[in-house]
Amino acid sequence: MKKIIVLTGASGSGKTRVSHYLTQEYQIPAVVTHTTRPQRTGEVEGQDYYFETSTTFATNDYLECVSYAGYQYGSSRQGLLRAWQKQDLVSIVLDTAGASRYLAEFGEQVILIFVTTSLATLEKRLAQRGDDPVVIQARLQSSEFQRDLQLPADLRARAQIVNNEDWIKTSQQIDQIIEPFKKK
Ligand SMILES: Nc1ncnc2c1ncn2[C@@H]1O[C@H](COP(=O)(O)OP(=O)(O)OP(=O)(O)O)[C@@H](O)[C@H]1O
Ligand SMILES: Nc1nc2c(ncn2[C@@H]2O[C@H](COP(=O)(O)O)[C@@H](O)[C@H]2O)c(=O)[nH]1
Repeated sequence: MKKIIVLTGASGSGKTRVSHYLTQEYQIPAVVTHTTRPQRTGEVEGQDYYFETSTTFATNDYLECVSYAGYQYGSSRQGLLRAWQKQDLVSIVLDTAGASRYLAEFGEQVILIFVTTSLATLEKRLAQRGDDPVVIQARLQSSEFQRDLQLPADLRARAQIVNNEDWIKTSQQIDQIIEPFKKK
């Protein structure tokens, strides 16, 4: 059965780092999603995101799309199918609204991971990532960021919580979660 690891949690908690780890260690492809937010230094078109204008964003066929801190984000059916053509087990990074949508759509096919850290660590990491201080402040104050600090009630029964303060412990916990799904 095809499966999808949904990585969700607050901005800066480390979802993308976990997704990269899954690709490097386990060859688990990441679903590339679409956004209208400006490209960060080092981000690669078609690898980190498909970067869109408001006009081009509207032309895709989305499984779900959201507004997050003033920009649009969406995951397309095509993107998911493209990843599932490579491997039966893939991953995706989503805010908690997107994670709820995937759980409703794909049920038992979803392996749900909620990545968390303290607020102080989140703020520090967003700054270390090189995000613009004005953009960080707007993000920290956004209702979406505040919402994603806690695991929503509808995800609680299914989510495995990974506290990402210490990367060694995080990677060990991810290894344990992946173990039953590894190709023999
Ligand atoms: N355990 C860790 N220790 C130190 N730095 C970390 C750790 N995990 C992630 N980081 C760093 O913190 C920053 C934020 O991580 P990352 O981009 O993976 O978060 P994210 O949850 O995907 O954020 P967003 O939702 O905004 O895309 C990155 O610079 C990343 O390298
Ligand atoms: N529901 C969705 N959430 C998405 C998608 N792509 C990314 N995201 C989430 O947006 C925020 C902000 O991301 P950033 O890269 O600008 O820091 C973060 O929580 C991502 O997980 C998507 O297609 N759908």
